[in-house]
Amino acid sequence: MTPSARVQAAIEILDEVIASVRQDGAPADAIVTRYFKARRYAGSKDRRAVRELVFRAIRRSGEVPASGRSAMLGLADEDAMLLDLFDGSPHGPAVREPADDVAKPSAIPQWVQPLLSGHVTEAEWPALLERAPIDLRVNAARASRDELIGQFEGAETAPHSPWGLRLPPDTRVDDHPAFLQGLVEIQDEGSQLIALACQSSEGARILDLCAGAGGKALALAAASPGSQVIATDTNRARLAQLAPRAQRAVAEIEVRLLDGGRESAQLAELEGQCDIVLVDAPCSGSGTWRRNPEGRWRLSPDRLDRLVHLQQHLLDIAAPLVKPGGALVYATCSIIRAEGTDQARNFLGRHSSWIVQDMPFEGGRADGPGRLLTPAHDATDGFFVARFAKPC
Ligand SMILES: C[S@@+](CC[C@H](N)C(=O)[O-])C[C@H]1O[C@@H](n2cnc3c(N)ncnc32)[C@H](O)[C@@H]1O
Repeated sequence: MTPSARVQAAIEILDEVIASVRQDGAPADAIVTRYFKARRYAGSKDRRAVRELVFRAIRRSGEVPASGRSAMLGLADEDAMLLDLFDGSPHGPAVREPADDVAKPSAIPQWVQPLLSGHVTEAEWPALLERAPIDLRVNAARASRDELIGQFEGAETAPHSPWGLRLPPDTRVDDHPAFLQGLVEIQDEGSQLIALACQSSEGARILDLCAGAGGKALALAAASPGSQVIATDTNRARLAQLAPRAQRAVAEIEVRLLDGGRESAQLAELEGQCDIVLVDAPCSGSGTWRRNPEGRWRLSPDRLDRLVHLQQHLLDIAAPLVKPGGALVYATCSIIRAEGTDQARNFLGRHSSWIVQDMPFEGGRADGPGRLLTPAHDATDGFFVARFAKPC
């Protein structure tokens, strides 16, 4: 492909991504893969270059651009070499015209800006979109960080998690022997700190109510090998990813699929029985936009509203399952107040006898009854986390 043809390909892919966002369809990554499946003539360098252009354009626009061309022209107006490629050549994009619509640069969708936690001032916005490092969690049940750090080029210890190693962005890990042997998992340091906030201990019964593919359940099992970890979720496909991961990690985790609407009935025998219930609730993902910048285009006020209601519902399912003296840990990978500090305050409003507990780690800043981690302040994904102890 010529350099101009690559730009045209990026424009076509962005058009598909924009249409997909409007219909709540496939994510950008899947669209890039599909695009090239139908164009076998494109080599691996072409694919990489086009993918890079697509994601640069997505990162640059907080709002959904009018079109792929408008998104790419936004990039080109800041990059003279790219603008030269709008040359009207046979497979390239048409020459830039004064009447062309050009997407404006922005980090955060305008409607979201007033909803952010007070800690996330405009000075922090660029970090929300910077490329994230690759963090590893050492499987503490089977290896130590000191043993493994030398096995990964460029690895440093992560600042806050005792299990964390940090590698440069785009480091490939999934074919590394330590990964294949289950000695490390890929996990952002922020997620590791959520597991740390649970302070699991030997013999404890821990319920990970929204376990998904089990990232935090695996961290909990590794942190306290003698504990009983139960992982539940309503999403069969996500939960199905847990078993092979647990096998690789040599971790014992009990997995249960829940039916949405029947969770409390299905978990009735755990009422008052859990030392820890982790509610790692579905959320806007606004703390992970640096990994998934397209998430900004997929969030809407309606969707946020539905998520906030679901988070409240999950907290109310979780509370009766905690035993007296046990704790509920609430977390979202969000920097939006309604999903963090407001949600935690409202929980305390409904459960006034519960006691707020501090976190067993240094990172983050106090945010109402919880703690907020942000990329700019903590070099982690953005997370809100709060811990509530149930009175005895
Ligand atoms: C933020 S993700 C969890 C990520 C996971 N804990 C991890 O560390 O990889 C939220 C999860 O909540 C699940 N979920 C949504 N509604 C639920 C419900 N009613 N009961 C349990 N899980 C639910 C979603 O399927 C999703 O997997």
